[in-house]
Amino acid sequence: MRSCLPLLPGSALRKRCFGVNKRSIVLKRTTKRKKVHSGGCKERDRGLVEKLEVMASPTEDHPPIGIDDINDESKKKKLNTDIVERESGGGEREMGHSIHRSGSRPQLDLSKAAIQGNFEEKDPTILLPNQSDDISHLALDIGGSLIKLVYFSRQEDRSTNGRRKKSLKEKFGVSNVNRRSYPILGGRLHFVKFETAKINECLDFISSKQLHRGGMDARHWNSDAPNNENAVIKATGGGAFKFADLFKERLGVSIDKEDEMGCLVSGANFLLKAIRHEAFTHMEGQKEFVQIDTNDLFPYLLVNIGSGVSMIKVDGDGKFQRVSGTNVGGGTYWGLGKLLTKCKSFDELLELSQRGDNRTIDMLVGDIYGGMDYSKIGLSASTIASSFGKAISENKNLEDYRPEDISLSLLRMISYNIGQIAYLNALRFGLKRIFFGGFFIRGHAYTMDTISFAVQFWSKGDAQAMFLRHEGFLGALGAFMSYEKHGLDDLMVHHLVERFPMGAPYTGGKIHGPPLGDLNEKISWMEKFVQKGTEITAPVPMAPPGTTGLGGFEVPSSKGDTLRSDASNLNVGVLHLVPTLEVFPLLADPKTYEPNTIDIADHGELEYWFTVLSKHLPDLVDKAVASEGGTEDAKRRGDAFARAFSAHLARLMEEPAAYGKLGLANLLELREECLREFQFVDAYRSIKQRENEASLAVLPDLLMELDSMNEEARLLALIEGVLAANIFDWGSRACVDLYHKGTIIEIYRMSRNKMQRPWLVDDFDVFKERILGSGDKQPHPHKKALLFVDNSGADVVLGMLPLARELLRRGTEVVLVANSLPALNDVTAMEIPDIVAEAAKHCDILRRAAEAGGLLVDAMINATDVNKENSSSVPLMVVENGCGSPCIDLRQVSSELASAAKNADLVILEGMGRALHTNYDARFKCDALKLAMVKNQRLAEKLINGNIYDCVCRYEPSNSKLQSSSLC
Ligand SMILES: CC(C)(COP(=O)(O)O)[C@@H](O)C(=O)NCCC(=O)O
Ligand SMILES: [Mn+2]
Repeated sequence: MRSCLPLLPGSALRKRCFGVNKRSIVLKRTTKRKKVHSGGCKERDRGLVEKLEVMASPTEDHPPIGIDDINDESKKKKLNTDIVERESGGGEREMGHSIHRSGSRPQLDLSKAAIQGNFEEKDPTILLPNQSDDISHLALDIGGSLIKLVYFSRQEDRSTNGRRKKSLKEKFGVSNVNRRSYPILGGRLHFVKFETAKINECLDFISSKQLHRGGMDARHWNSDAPNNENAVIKATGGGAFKFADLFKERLGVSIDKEDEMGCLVSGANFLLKAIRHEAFTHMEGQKEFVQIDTNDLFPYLLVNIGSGVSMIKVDGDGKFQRVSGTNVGGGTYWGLGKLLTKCKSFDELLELSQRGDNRTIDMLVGDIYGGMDYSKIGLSASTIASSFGKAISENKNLEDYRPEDISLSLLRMISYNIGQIAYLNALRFGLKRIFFGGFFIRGHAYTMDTISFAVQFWSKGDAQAMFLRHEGFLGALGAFMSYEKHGLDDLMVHHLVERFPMGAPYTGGKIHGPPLGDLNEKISWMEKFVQKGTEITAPVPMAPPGTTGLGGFEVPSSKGDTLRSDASNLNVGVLHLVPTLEVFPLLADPKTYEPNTIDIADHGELEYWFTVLSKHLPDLVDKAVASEGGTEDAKRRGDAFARAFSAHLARLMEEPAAYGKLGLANLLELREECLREFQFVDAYRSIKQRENEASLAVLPDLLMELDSMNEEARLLALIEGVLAANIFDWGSRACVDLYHKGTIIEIYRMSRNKMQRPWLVDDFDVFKERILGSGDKQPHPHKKALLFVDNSGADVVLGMLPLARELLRRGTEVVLVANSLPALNDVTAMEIPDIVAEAAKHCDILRRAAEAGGLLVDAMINATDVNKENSSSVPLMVVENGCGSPCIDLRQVSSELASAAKNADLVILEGMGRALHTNYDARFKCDALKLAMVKNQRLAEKLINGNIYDCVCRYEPSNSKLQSSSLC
């Protein structure tokens, strides 16, 4: 018999999605709910396989929905038209803007959100008092050679359309209403610098961004100062005195001078406490990030190397003492260097040193000992015995020495001396940690190596020098922290997300032109950026191992002549402050938790992923451009995106630690962030829609088939279903190639057919026992399960939803956890309620649970009978995870997820990104099930000693040390 299942009819549901918090999504039915069979799905008389066959066979009325369709140009055009029409027809475009445009994680600060006006109104206004736009606040550190500027931007008070039937607080007990009387404000901290000599450029920048109109008075940054009268900017450094009149004259603002030392200390304390991996060691060319235990931070020695050097013993917040210093610092290097080499800038001098050989000037131990080591006291022949000492015995003039050699000799002399004095001071006060900061260092590998060598040499390996990524901004940050009541001092590591936007007028701190007004300017900047690409991105080569080994300062070896000495320019991004992020409370040990499974600090690994991502790029650009209608504007943006992302990748290949500690999850997220930077809201939108529709069309039959099985067979079929449907992954090259070979349903069926156990990691039996019980052991249902869902289409519809249904039927409350922002073809929290509503049309279990969970609103408003009916159902709910990436870092999740997790006793992580690339080794306080199909050959080999398309079903009961029964 050949018949055809109906394709999904136009949705009878009126879509209304508001805000990022999916608990606020309510779907209102406009048609009467169809009565369905209680306790199960509508009876049908065909077997699933038969139905799937039918679905896969094209008929005139119902052509198959093939994944290839998306690759077909003519159909692509049609899809694009559909999108444009849909967008212009409704409020979705607006929604897209408010939710997806910005690059940070959760885009809305919902704290103290309140509905304005009538609850029953169609689109009541939600007031977000803590959400504001481009209100900026600024602090400066005006030094002798550089002006460091830290400014904060947030979004303007704005009302957003939305509807919230029940507040988060009611549902999960979430309270974003802060304990303090003044809330931490969500926004971004930017780090920028200018040459002091070009102070007018700095003033222009402040003025064009209106940073001086941030509504500050002398003490409180959040006071409402509508005009500039009495406006005050906090500043530190000598220039705060020197240029006060100029600021008044040009900007009409007064400078409130803050103590330099105090600022350095509070800046350093803030960074060390609030930013993960802010500190790092640098030895023999290798950067290693250090995680400082904030409970064991004090006391430490802070060495700030500016023109001169200050050594400060820091005992706590606001508790410090300048214990030493030296007048031989950055100014000495620059001053002497300028006289001796005729260099025009500090950076030029530093750059020269890269090509220098100090042996022509410095007197080495070997020069004294006839080429021999002085081994008795541990000095190798190459150790510098006397800086510039060789010059005395040679009959040469200054012109006879190469400027490169002079610069290197000077750099070593000064760095070595500072390292030594710092160590002696640490010893004097018994301090374990020494942090070096200040713009002398400017991320220069060789300078850091030299200082590190000195500390290590004199301490005989007991002490290590540490450096700070935001080294140059300590003072400016400290001045910023001195505004009262911004609440930033309460920020914790998990509230901050660092981003590296491209296409801004500056890259990580260095201004390359006037601030950009709009996206268009950003794109043209990107085009220019690429023309000048090598010049801007070329990093300082790291010294290869061995250049400054213990026992001697060898010659720095450089990778080439196009060196840029101010590498630090690219080393800090924009700090996104997201006060709503929290640590996932079910992590067994958040302190030791590391999200990434594969370490891409390994160069081979990084190279592999670099190649993979580069190869994906053209295809992704095509999809992104198509998703925005294929217009000229979209093409230009697509081009800029490709350039920006490639530039990031190239930068990371050159210096993997350039942006801090890097894992594969960060690389994958970077791609999504770059897309968002160029306003690609959802590149896979049409693909996701098509796959959802195709899958929803066969869902009733799948459910019916499942219902006909005994519970043991059904549980197995459900897990098989999740694994099989995880094949729909548009981020995997191999899978995308597969999609050309058949329709969604054909591929799904093929994948299911290959699901034979045992899987390569197969803990199914233990999981089954926990769910179904065994022998006399009665099953004891979980109370609440968090299901971290992955892809749209078959993955969520035919995989995770039926599994959720099974748990619901067993009395387990289910929370579907999905992305806040799109990433590849991942389903977002915003999209799930529609999917559930459609599925619920054919399934009572899902319908009642969705109603109980507030996903279908009419039942909650008026139908008392339904309420009664629902009282027997555990709820099905949806929360966003706080991410816009295919992976998840559980140290930074949305507050809704953190709240929803509190009484959960089962976590199910699904997909390669969430369960393998990240969290494969994560341990939880509750039972955890990790399900994924491995869709990458290299990962399969590395992780499970298997092959592409092998599957992982890893079950870890909460209080058991049970190991996965892996076949590898
Ligand atoms: C980006 C992904 C992690 C998404 O996988 P998912 O979480 O959807 O299972 C995955 O597609 C991936 O690792 N791709 C690697 C590139 C490739 O194999 O082509
Ligand atoms: Mn995915």
